[in-house]
Parts: sequence; structure tokens; C-alpha cells
Amino acid sequence: MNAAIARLHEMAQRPSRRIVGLMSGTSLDGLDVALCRLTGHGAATQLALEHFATVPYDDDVRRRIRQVFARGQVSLEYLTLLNPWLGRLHARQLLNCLRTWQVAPADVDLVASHGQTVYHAPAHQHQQADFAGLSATLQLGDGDHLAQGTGIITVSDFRQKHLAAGGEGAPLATYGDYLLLSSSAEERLLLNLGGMANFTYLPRAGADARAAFSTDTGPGNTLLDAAVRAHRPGLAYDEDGRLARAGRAHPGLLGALLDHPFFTAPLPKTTGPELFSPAYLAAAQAQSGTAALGLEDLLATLVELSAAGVARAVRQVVAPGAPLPAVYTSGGGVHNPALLGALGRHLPGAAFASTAVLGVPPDAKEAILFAVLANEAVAGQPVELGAGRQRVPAVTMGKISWPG
Ligand SMILES: Nc1ncnc2c1ncn2[C@@H]1O[C@H](COP(=O)(O)OP(=O)(O)OP(=O)(O)O)[C@@H](O)[C@H]1O
Ligand SMILES: CC(=O)N[C@H]1[C@@H]2OC[C@@H](O2)[C@@H](O)[C@@H]1O[C@H](C)C(=O)O
Repeated sequence: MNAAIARLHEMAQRPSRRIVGLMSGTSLDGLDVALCRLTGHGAATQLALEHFATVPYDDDVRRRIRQVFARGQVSLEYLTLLNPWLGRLHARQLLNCLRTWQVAPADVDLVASHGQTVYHAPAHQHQQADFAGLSATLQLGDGDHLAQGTGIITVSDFRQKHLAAGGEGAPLATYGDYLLLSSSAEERLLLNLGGMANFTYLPRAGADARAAFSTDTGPGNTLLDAAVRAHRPGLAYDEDGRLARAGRAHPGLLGALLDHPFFTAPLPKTTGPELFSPAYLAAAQAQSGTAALGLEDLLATLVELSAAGVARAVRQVVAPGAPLPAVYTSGGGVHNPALLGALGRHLPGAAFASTAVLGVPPDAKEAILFAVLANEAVAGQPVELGAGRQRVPAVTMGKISWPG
């Protein structure tokens, strides 16, 4: 028998596994690395986060990814080269983390690698008549290169199975959120404020699991970051929302931005920077006569847009007058008081807390979720949330690469 298959068989039967989750999100800020001890599987999964770090990308890495990121037309040669290059980069970044943490690669059971999304094309968003009705998504950072570069069996490319089973390839947070964070005490909304904003709705544990699902709600930080970069080259984002807090939202521009069918489309839905791009912003500015708006007012408006997108989606889940579920926030947006303030205004009466109070550090959550998916791929069963009603297919996800 292949030694890697024997190792997989052995680790699948063990009570616990040590899995490192890797996530490189749409903000291109760096690689999130979460070393997890996962005990059990399915509803019995228990998480102990041993270490977490975000390894920042330098300007050269960001420049290379931006050559293809969310672009309709790219050099096919460049894209082909970027795939193994990112796999090797992520392998080196992971090995550096393990060295710092004094963990031997041989003591890690699995790498769970999301890779870098470079294009997300849900059926409702792309305009390719040849592929009408087909959803697709592409993540780079090849798993074989990670396995070969680290010597650790690697699970990668999680989104393809979700697509193959009828989903949009995202959000995948549903599964891990459901397994780790359902509560019998309360209904929950787990709100992730990354480049895109998305949430998972969790009914009370023990109630009808078929109600659990995740959806994107629109932009999170992506347009804020793009505006800051355009007006203040050298700055990556609006630190602590200082610029946005100094501005006033422009109602005409906000109205033009919200006047997009994405915001009224039924849930669940996914999107990305392909739609919520500088071109979308420029069109709304032209329509509202706000092309010359100052940066502070522009950011104040974009913060309102992100919060309004979240609130509109929440209102599609929660019946009018019904109490709002408890909201737990994660992602880089938790560090932006302007965004949190806007959310408070758009969802009055909601109780907000960070996922940290649930034992999941907000910056580490997405990397942890991929470790959970890899744990299910090896030791679990397809997570059954109900017959695909909310496009949450009952599948295990990820492709397995072994070294050697
Ligand atoms: N101190 C801060 N003040 C304001 N904004 C911040 C701060 N720290 C992080 N952010 C925002 O968070 C972003 C990074 O968020 P995160 O790492 O969650 O995104 P991501 O995982 O790349 O996105 P996605 O979840 O869409 O894939 C930054 O680009 C910035 O906009
Ligand atoms: C295609 C893709 O990479 N989507 C990401 C992105 O970042 C946030 C949002 O858009 C979400 O849909 C998803 O990531 C999380 C981890 C998910 O799948 O749940």
C-alpha cells in the first residue's frame, strides 16, 4: 500500500488530528496560518487552536496576484506560472511558521489549503452565454507543490466539489460554523467582514439544521481598500476607520451603489471583487455626480454600503418584528470602528460580539474553517444540513496530495 494512504487511514481512525489551515483571502493582505488540534469529527468536533499567524504579503507578491486577480482578460501564461509559484510560496511561509513555533513538519498530520481565489464566476454574475447557468471559481496555489514543499499530506481546492454538487463554490463557512459554533442556547449570525462580507445563519442546535446556510452580502472592505489605495498610494487600508469617521456619507452615491440587483437577489448568493470593483464604484459616482467626492466622504459612504448590504440580507432571513439572532463578528473589518458603527445603525437592537468570545479569534476563523473541512474529508462524513435546500450540498470537500 502507498505509505501516504496508510498514514491517512491511520490518522482517520485516531481520536484527534493536528491540521494546519491556510487561507489567502480577497484582501491580499497575507497568508493566514492556523495550527489546529481537531478532536473527533462531525457534530462532536472540538477545536484547540495551538498557533495562529498572518504572514504578510510584500508588494511583489501582491503585484503578481493582481496581474490576474478578478480580471476578465489575463495572460494565460502568467496565470499558469502563478499557480505553482503560489503553492511554493505558501509552502515556504508555512515552514517558516512551523520553525518559529518549534513544531516539526512530521508532527503535523495535514495541511488544509484554500489557496488564492483569482476569479469567482457564479452563474448569476458572469456574462458568458456559452456557459449560461454554470457557476465556477478558481483558486491558485497548487496542492502538490505544497505537499512536496512541506512533506505534509495536503488537502486543497475545496470549492470544486461544492460546485459539482450544485452549489456556487462559496461560502463554505456554513459547514465549519455549524460544526463548531452552533448553540442550543441561541440563534446565531456569524458575520465575517473580509474583503467581501458574508454571514452564516445558525438556528439553535437541535432545531431544524436545514435552516443553516451562509451567504455573501456584498462588499466588506474591498471597495474601502481600493479607494484608499487610489487616493493615498502607499496606504493599504483606512487604519481604525479614521478617514471614514472624518467623513459624511453621501446619500446620492449610496443610493446609486445600492441600486444593483445583487442587493435584492434571493439568498443564498455569492459574489466577489469581479462585481464590486473600482469600475462599479466609478459608474455609481458618474450616475450620482460625485466623481470629485473627497476621500473621507467616499469612505464614509462605502462603510454605509457594506453595512446596508449586511442589513438587507439579514432582513431577508429574519421576519419583520422578530428578534435578531446574536451577531458574532470576524474578519479584518472587526478592526474598523467606522464599519462596526454603521452596522450598529443598520441593525438597531442587535447584540454584537467578536467570535473571540466563542473561542475563535476573529482573524483566524477562516483558516480554522478549512482545517475543519480537511478533518471532515479524512475522518468525517458529508455534513448533512438538509437536502441541499439552501444550496448547502451534503459533501466532503478537498483534493488530497501527498509528498513523494
Ligand atoms: N486596523 C484596521 N483598521 C481598519 N481596517 C482594518 C484593520 N485591520 C484590518 N482591516 C481591514 O481588514 C482587511 C483584511 O481582512 P481579512 O483578512 O478578513 O480579509 P480576507 O480574508 O482577505 O477577505 P475574504 O474573507 O473576503 O477572503 C484589510 O484589507 C482592511 O481593510
Ligand atoms: C470564492 C471565494 O473565495 N469566496 C470567499 C470570499 O471571501 C469572503 C466571501 O468571499 C466568501 O464567499 C468566501 O470565503 C469564505 C471563506 C467562505 O467560503 O465561506
